[in-house]
Amino acid sequence: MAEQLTMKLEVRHLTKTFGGVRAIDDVSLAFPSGSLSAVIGPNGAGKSTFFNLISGAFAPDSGEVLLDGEDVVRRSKAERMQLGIGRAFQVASCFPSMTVAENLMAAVTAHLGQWGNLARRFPLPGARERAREVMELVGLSHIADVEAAILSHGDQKLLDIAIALALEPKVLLLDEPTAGMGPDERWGMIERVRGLWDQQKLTLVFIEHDMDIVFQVASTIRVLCYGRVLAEGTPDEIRNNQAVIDAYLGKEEHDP
Ligand SMILES: Nc1ncnc2c1ncn2[C@@H]1O[C@H](COP(=O)(O)OP(=O)(O)OP(=O)(O)O)[C@@H](O)[C@H]1O
Repeated sequence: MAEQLTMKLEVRHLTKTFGGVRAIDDVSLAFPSGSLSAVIGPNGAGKSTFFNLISGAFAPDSGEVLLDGEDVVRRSKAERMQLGIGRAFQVASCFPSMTVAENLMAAVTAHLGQWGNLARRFPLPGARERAREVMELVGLSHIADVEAAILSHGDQKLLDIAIALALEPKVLLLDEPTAGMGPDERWGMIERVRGLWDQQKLTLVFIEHDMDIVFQVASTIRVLCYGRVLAEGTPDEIRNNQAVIDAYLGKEEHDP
């Protein structure tokens, strides 16, 4: 597999309003190259909007998104993907009627800027090889020829992550990788995510509501509340932060 160099991700004074709602309000955060960070916070805190601003799905009202110091805020979503920002979603976003392998080959082919080749009967050799590598990496090889529509929920989420990885991201954003899973499946998924981070040397940021997972897996945690950064620090610092306890951790239920 091609070597993946990590990149530092930074946002400065990022702001996004929807009508009267300041979904992200003057947020400045840095995610060091190769770090594994969680973004947490109550429902409606602005976490998904934050990811949408980084990936380019939304344009901010103001502020910067820097990839290794280069401001990409005026770049399109596709351009940011080419530059190395990958994203997987809360709800998996693959082509349901295509198999696991076909989904990955389509993603690679599109990434190579060769949409015209999607209709070819035989995919590009590079696409087939990359799809095979990524399936091995995430543990989907045994179901390469299964249609995405009939995969289990967990395997669909894995496929979504695999599609993001197929595009060789340097920064990977995972929006609730364990959403909708039972306790055992959650731990299996997050261990796999941690393994990928370790192996691929990615800068990985994940949104997660399960605090056991967050405190166990993340090396640094950023807490958003009402669109602002309430706190950032190590798991121990966040666990003992009174403002975070009052706004979030003190509540019994963190699942959306
Ligand atoms: N496309 C949109 N149009 C209008 N308002 C939006 C849009 N996206 C988000 N919002 C609003 O912005 C605020 C932040 O929402 P966001 O989904 O980013 O929060 P979140 O922290 O991801 O929440 P959750 O944990 O429930 O997924 C909310 O008040 C939400 O209603």
